[in-house]
Amino acid sequence: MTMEETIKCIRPLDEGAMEAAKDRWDAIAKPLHSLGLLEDAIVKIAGMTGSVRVTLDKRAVIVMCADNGVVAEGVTQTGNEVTGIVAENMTRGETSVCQMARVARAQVIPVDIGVAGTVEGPGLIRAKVSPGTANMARGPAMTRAQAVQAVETGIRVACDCVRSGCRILATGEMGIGNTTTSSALASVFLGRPPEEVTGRGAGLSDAGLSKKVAAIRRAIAVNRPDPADPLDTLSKVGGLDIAGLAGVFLGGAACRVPVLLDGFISGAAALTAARLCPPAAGYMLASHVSKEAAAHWILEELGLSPFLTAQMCLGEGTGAVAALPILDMALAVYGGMSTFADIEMEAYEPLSD
Ligand SMILES: O=C(O)c1ccc[n+]([C@@H]2O[C@H](COP(=O)([O-])O)[C@@H](O)[C@H]2O)c1
Ligand SMILES: Cc1cc2nc[nH]c2cc1C
Repeated sequence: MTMEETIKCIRPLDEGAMEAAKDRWDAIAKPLHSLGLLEDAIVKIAGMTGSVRVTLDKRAVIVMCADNGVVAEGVTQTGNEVTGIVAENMTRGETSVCQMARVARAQVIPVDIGVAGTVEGPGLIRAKVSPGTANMARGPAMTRAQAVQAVETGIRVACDCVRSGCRILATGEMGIGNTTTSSALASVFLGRPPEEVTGRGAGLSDAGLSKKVAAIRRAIAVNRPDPADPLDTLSKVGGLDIAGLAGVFLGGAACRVPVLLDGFISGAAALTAARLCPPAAGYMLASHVSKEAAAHWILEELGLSPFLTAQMCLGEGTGAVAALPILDMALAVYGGMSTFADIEMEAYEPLSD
């Protein structure tokens, strides 16, 4: 499906199914709304699928891997060869997210959407749009056509996962330099100055942080991205990894399944998707709030509340995968608990003051 067709398919949440799910929670023998955000998440998922019966048994984490030309500005602690090495390790089950996904029973799907070098390995989706992006501090990171191709790749991968039975998608990425592009997108979309939305990424020194802020300032000055045109902004100061993930958010929404955000980069992609298609935010669930400076502003802008505040900033989808066992526990209560009627007790009435 094209990006435009996908956007047209995305529907608002089903209010009736949400009411029914809320009634189910309120009937369960426990204090009202005492599982807080866990209850809200299940109600939202019922609204996505249009059914009070919620199952999340098959799940995948889609990891978009790409290089970012802005690394040439000295904005990262490590070289961009790390992107390809970690991407290849994904195919062998040898990264942090692979270890966590085993616990959470999620399939890891690595996608080469724009790694500079050659990546090989079992299960890798080969969908290289270009071998990395151009340096956004000197001109546009990519063309509009490349951004659309990457978004459509994400849509295709998400819809293929749903077709093969996935009922929830987690988002992840691997791309040295992608906190710089994420900060640039956050600066443009949130209307905040670069220094407010820029952090240390994968462990940057003080000197590196100043260079990073300067590079973002230059990228915005040189390219003049239009915040009212999300594709213009994405193509000029974004990346192929972020564009691919924006596509995963759109594809998941079109297929009516929940899509879990991970950290700052995944959040920047979610914000891009929501600017392309506001109803897509209805299909997003936050997992954690990354330690990276602007992550909480992105969540606020999207109207999402995270389950975890754990000072994580690893990326790869680690935070998104960490939310899966929490959702499993919520579902165990939602589906397995006795109701007030079952235990012959009157429904819980909160005390009024
Ligand atoms: O997810 C996050 O919030 C997050 C925050 C900082 C760093 N990362 C990971 O680190 C890499 C980007 O860091 P950097 O400094 O190279 O821009 C990229 O591969 C991400 O997966 C991820
Ligand atoms: C080793 C390494 C692994 C990563 N995973 C996500 N970002 C990363 C950055 C580095 C440097």
